[in-house]
Amino acid sequence: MDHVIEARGLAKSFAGAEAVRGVDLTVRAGEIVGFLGPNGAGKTTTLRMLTTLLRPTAGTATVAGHDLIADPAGVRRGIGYVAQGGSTNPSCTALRELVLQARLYRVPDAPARSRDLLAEFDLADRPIGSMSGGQKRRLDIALGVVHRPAVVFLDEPTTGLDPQSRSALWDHVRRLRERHGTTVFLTTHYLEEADALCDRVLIIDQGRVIEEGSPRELKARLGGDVVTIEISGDVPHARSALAGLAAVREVRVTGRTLRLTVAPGDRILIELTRALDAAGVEPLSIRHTRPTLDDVFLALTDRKAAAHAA
Ligand SMILES: Nc1ncnc2c1ncn2[C@@H]1O[C@H](COP(=O)(O)OP(=O)(O)OP(=O)(O)O)[C@@H](O)[C@H]1O
Repeated sequence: MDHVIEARGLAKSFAGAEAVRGVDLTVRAGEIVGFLGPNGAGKTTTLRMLTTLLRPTAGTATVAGHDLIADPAGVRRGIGYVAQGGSTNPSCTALRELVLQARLYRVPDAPARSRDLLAEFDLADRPIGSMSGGQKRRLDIALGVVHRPAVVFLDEPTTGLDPQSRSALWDHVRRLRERHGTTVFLTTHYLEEADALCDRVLIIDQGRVIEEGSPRELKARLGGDVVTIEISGDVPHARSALAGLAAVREVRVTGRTLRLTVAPGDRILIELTRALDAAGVEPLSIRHTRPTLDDVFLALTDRKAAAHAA
């Protein structure tokens, strides 16, 4: 199976209000895909449709090889779903909760599978109520994959975790893919999470996917990296020396500072320094900055807001 998720025109209205307005998406086997968007954009609603918890108002989808509408039970067997906040019983121990879940899914040798998962997710068999936030989230994911699903859906997996627990959880998600080839589809508010973890990002706003690509592609699409050069000599001369380079897309001058938008690349600083040197210009400082996913997100949602206001 090449595509683990394939959705066309998925839509959902609540009492006439359109929460999701025709989402198309494709997720390949083994990908980690992030679904990003502002509050109320339609992320959870889309996730709940893809996991059979909500029936779409319109559209079709195949998930884990089964048709969402015609065979929801087949979809449920092939997927894992980790809801926001989890749903574990604090007085139960981690192992007991895993064994119960494994039996629910009729996993052969439930106790052995559960012990393996405790080890895989670095968990001790303790009452869940005594666990840290990070440990509980790891247990939630272990519970979601007890039946070895082809794809696991994670709804805001690291919300509320401190940076250290967040990055530990990212390691576990990466390992799921490396060791078992599991496809991961997650929603997040953290652009940094999408950047660190996801092969591909879909940005949803007001119920529609407005942009998609790898974090690197999205950042490049914003217009490239920025290089800021301060010079002491002839500014127009420096400007003409740099503006002609193939990698330089735009040069803006403020006082003695040139702000260049350049094609992303590792050799750009060498190229610029050589060009300045050949023109006999001495730079006082050179700074290279790459746009973050925050910049992409803000630019896209601002653009949308401006289009609506017009
Ligand atoms: N059960 C419901 N009944 C009515 N409206 C709903 C229901 N669930 C969601 N909505 C509305 O649908 C829209 C999309 O909500 P959704 O929860 O999917 O957004 P989200 O992107 O997950 O937001 P957040 O980041 O805040 O979790 C919102 O306007 C929300 O108020």
